[in-house]
Amino acid sequence: MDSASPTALQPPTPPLAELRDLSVRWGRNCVLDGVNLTLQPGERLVVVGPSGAGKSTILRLLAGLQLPTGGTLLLHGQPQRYLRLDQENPPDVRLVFQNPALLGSLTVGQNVGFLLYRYGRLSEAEIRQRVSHALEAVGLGGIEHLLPGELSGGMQKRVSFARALIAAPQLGHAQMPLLLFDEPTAGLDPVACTRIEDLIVRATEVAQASSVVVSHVHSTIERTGQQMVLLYGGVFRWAGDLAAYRSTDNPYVVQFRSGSLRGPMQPAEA
Ligand SMILES: Nc1ncnc2c1ncn2[C@@H]1O[C@H](COP(=O)(O)OP(=O)(O)OP(=O)(O)O)[C@@H](O)[C@H]1O
Repeated sequence: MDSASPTALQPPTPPLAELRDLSVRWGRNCVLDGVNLTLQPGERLVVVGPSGAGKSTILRLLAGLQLPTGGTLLLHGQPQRYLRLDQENPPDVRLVFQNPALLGSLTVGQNVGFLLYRYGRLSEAEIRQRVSHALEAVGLGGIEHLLPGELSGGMQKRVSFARALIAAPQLGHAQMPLLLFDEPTAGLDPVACTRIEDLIVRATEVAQASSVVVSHVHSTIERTGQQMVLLYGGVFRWAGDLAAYRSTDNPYVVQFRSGSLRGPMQPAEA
């Protein structure tokens, strides 16, 4: 690029997340073997691959719950060298667990506003308003007073989404959040799946975030993915957008789409 051109004066926005030659090893088990990946601001990425391929490992790295054994992870252009709890100015990364992980003795409102109550910088009225907006965004307005045990599993999941819509008050910066969803539709009926899939898209928009979804569920892949990667044997075997995923004849994707026992992904190699 011409360094004297006007556009060269604007610092480019870095990718929200970047994996550079990233590796994770557990003893001799190489779970990620020098993978590269870029997530742009506002993008929704779906990571697919068979069991044990390392999909949750990618989420744990992004969430700062684990460090790579090689290579670099950058968030907002900043190399991540410490676990999240040890970082002074951590990036805004919100992990929605497979299990909703709500505190059973607290009301729905107290669960959704947990961090706001804990850090105590806002008035009670302000917290109630934010909690109410977050619950309305997931279609559960007016249930603040209920206990999690009074809700169905699907509703509890939606409450955990509402919690992810609330920015942690201890984070002083205004960077785009990263939402991580680990198997968000596992074990749900098809209608509940659709509701959660719509919520993933909506939550990403409402939080003005990027998101990474790990899923085996075809409807979830189809309805939430913009970009996709297929992980197997420690490396990404395929990457592309949703339209390309539907039509590619890449043998890994073909086998994953069809669920066939025949193909390059075999248990002995996993
Ligand atoms: N604490 C650990 N110690 C040793 N090996 C581990 C540890 N955590 C994960 N692994 C290994 O890392 C590999 C990837 O695990 P990971 O949970 O990321 O896979 P996955 O693709 O999310 O699988 P699934 O779809 O079944 O959840 C597995 O082979 C697993 O045994």
